[in-house]
Amino acid sequence: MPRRAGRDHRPDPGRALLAAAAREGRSALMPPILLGLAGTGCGVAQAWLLSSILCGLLGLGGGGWPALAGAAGLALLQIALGVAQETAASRAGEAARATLRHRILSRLLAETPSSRPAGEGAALVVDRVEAMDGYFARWIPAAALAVTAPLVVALCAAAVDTLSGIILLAAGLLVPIGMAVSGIGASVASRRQFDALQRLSGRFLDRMRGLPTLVLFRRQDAEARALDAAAQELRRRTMRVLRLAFLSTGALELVAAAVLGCLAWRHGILAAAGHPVPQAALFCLLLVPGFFAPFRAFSVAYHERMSAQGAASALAPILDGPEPAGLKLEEVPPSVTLVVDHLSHRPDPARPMAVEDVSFRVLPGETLVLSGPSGAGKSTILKLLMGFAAPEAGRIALNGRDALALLPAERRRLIAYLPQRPVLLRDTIRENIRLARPEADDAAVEAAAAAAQVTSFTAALPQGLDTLVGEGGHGLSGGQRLRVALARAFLRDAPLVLLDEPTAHLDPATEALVLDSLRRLCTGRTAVIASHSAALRARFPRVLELREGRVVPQRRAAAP
Ligand SMILES: Nc1ncnc2c1ncn2[C@@H]1O[C@H](COP(=O)(O)OP(=O)(O)OP(=O)(O)O)[C@@H](O)[C@H]1O
Repeated sequence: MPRRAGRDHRPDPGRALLAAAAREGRSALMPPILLGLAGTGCGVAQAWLLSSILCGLLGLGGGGWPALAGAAGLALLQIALGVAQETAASRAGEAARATLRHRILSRLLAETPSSRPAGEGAALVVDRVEAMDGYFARWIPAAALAVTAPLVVALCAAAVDTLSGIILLAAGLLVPIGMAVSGIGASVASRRQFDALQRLSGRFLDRMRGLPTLVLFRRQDAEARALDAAAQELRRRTMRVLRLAFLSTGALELVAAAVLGCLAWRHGILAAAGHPVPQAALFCLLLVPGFFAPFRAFSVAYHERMSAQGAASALAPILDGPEPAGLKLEEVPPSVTLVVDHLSHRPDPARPMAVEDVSFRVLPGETLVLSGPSGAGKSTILKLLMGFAAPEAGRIALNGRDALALLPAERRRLIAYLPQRPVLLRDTIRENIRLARPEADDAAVEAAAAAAQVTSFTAALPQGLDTLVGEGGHGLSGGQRLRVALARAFLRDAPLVLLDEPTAHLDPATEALVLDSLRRLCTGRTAVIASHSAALRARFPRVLELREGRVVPQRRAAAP
């Protein structure tokens, strides 16, 4: 049969991701399911013993102390199995989340650093992966038990009375149909609730970051009102999900009551004619709660599946994307010749080229300064060299080898890079520097700190290099943060040095000291420095002047 035009037959990537993760975590998911089935078996045996005790009390024979002791023992066993099932389910959820978090984090770290807002990355790794927990810890075991456990109960009922078994089986078939109908509405409502939650948390993070600016422009009240409106929208959507959840729970209770009625009617008729097996009547009635318990757990876990699917749809494009391809370095060479050949790049197709037909060559021991007005394309060239973006045209060669053929992470092994806005983590200054080379000992970190003039300000701090800095370098001035980041470049000890505005925010005296250090850093290495600084240009005379992304032809310009 021909396929209908325009219809996409590929499986939903979110569902495919969940299915693959469930297949991978199968061994962790089996224990909660088996423990749940064991619990159901206990319940059935308990119902049998209780029905026998009740028969004994009604003078119909059976029961007695052994049956009572057995029922009590089974009750205790059922509690123990329930606890073990919960523990195993939590472990399965934790294992699945840990695997997913690891995969998503390594993909995000392999991505271009500037391509995704930090808030979104954090939401993917934390919120969206957390939203998967219920899927593995509750939904999968509940779904497996909703199929198997009622079947076991119905077969046990059928063993003592065939028609009772058939009544239970018929009800068991009705429940999923009802759930599927209410589930369609719940699915849409839950997805919308999830989106609203994402919007609210994204907006909140953004506004918290910009709080000083909002206060400065007296926008805090307007923002509070906008956040309130977003929270109200979330509340409305949450209430809708809850309404639908209550509806499906109500439908389930109705079916349970109907089944109880049918069984009472069936055994009432049998009893009127002198029931052939009176214990069977009580046994079947006592089985009803156990029969519906897995459906209740399934219904409660249903929304977990919805949130997990929403989260999986957001994660799937990242995990399904192609693995970063490229060659690996055999070893880091001691020196690098950098050749940039007719390089062009347009970060945004709607805007003009940021870098156009730029060529230069830097030999080991040489330092090239990229100069030019703001927006000339200096930082873009450094980012292209770092592999944060692939150029639209042109070639970058390192020691004659095409740098673009190397894995971006491998290329960065050759490079010590200082970005324009370096990021400091919430840690000590010492550990912030050590980030550049985690295996470096304290002496190497201290030498790098001294070379970058970090020690000239840490000497006055009570805890020196062990002073704790806040998130984003809070507690240090702009120039101090820059020097800490510069110390990382010293510690990295790479053959290629790329520095973006290394003397920004420095007073002339400190700039002179840092320039001395830079001279030492660049000696014997291949260095490219983007800078506006006249003092820096005076120290490093080889300058490539850029304007609007192009090289400005000059009499004394560097030879390409
Ligand atoms: N991600 C991006 N998307 C769109 N345009 C961009 C992007 N990054 C840079 N640009 C544009 O490319 C041009 C060059 O920017 P770049 O940051 O390289 O300049 P720069 O010379 O380093 O400037 P500055 O000295 O102010 O840091 C600018 O016009 C900028 O607006």
